[in-house]
Amino acid sequence: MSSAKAKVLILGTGGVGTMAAYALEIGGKAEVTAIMRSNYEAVERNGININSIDHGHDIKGWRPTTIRKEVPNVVEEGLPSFDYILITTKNVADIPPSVAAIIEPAVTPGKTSIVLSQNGLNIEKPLIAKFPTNPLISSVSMISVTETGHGNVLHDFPDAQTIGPFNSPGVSAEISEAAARQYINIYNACDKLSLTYEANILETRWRKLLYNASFNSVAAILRMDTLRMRMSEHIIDDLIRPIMLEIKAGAHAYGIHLADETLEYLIRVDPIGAPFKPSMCQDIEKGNYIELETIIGEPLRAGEAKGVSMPMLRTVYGLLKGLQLKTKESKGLWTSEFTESNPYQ
Ligand SMILES: NC(=O)C1=CN([C@@H]2O[C@H](COP(=O)(O)OP(=O)(O)OC[C@H]3O[C@@H](n4cnc5c(N)ncnc54)[C@H](OP(=O)(O)O)[C@@H]3O)[C@@H](O)[C@H]2O)C=CC1
Ligand SMILES: CC(C)(CO)C(=O)C(=O)O
Repeated sequence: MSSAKAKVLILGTGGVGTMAAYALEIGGKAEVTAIMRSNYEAVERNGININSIDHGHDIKGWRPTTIRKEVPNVVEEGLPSFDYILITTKNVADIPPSVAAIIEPAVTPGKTSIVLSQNGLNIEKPLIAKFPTNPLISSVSMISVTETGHGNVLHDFPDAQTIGPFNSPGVSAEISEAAARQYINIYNACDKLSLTYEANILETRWRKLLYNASFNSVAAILRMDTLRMRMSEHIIDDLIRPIMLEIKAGAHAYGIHLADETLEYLIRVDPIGAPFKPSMCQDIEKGNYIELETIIGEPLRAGEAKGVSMPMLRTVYGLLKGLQLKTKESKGLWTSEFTESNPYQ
């Protein structure tokens, strides 16, 4: 890449996507094209108001260089290639269209690096299949950020990410590593954030699942913040810790050791005095789809494939699938009728 600004396309400019766009632009090493959906009109009219623990509490009417409603077709529009495409949508793998299909017109084979800043396991698989010559980068984020209304973003836990290359058979390890390191360089050009390079991204992803598979799921089912869960005690003892122990066992089957101290730390990690609802709970409350396959389904399938018993995860998966079906029905994606193969009619 030359000394010109890196061209970055961001798909999904909600909480995480907005903070990424902001950091990338103020660092001065990137020019962002942000794809927006329901917030497009509001942002086009008034820009984005950001209250950020990292960047300042009173940012008003900010806009990235370019905002668009649709992903550009770089060939048909004669646009320069994107250096990076950053995916910050919720990963709802069970709801079409796929991310791979959405970004395809903007991907230059063999050139554009694709960064997945999303929770969950095996999220890279469909992208490796569709873009076998493009470097794929994993970002596991510990930020807490919410789009509280269209064009209003509250960012109240610092942006800390662990970043490294996904293993993609058609791309050399050197190229993938260089793309990941360069991404960190341009993202943290503002020098305010905590971005760490980590080669073993599988371990990072399983470790993050300790929190997301347990707290996100139970919070979504109970519609409860994590502080109230801890106050009730039995929710931790009967639900959260047993789920974490199954994730630990699943990770162990793949050679990853997650220490008991990590579980105990994560159980108490959210600050007292600030009730917090994890993203899956916020999604349920907004009537949005939830990330059930990547946060629960994939670790469950991965663990069971290795013979790990995961009764808690299986139960949670069943409950969340029921909730997802209700959301699908409310959005017209599912009709309440028996299919021919259904044995319960
Ligand atoms: N928020 C957080 O604190 C954290 C989130 N994460 C992870 O980061 C990822 C992003 O989460 P988050 O930022 O909270 O998600 P948000 O729900 O805040 O934002 C997602 C954005 O993607 C948009 N979007 C979805 N599909 C499309 C599409 N086809 N075209 C254009 N825009 C689209 C949504 O638009 P619309 O509003 O129209 O649906 C929304 O603006 C998730 O995997 C999450 O688990 C990880 C750590 C912390
Ligand atoms: C808990 C948190 C905010 C950690 O970054 C998260 O991953 C989520 O809400 O999904």
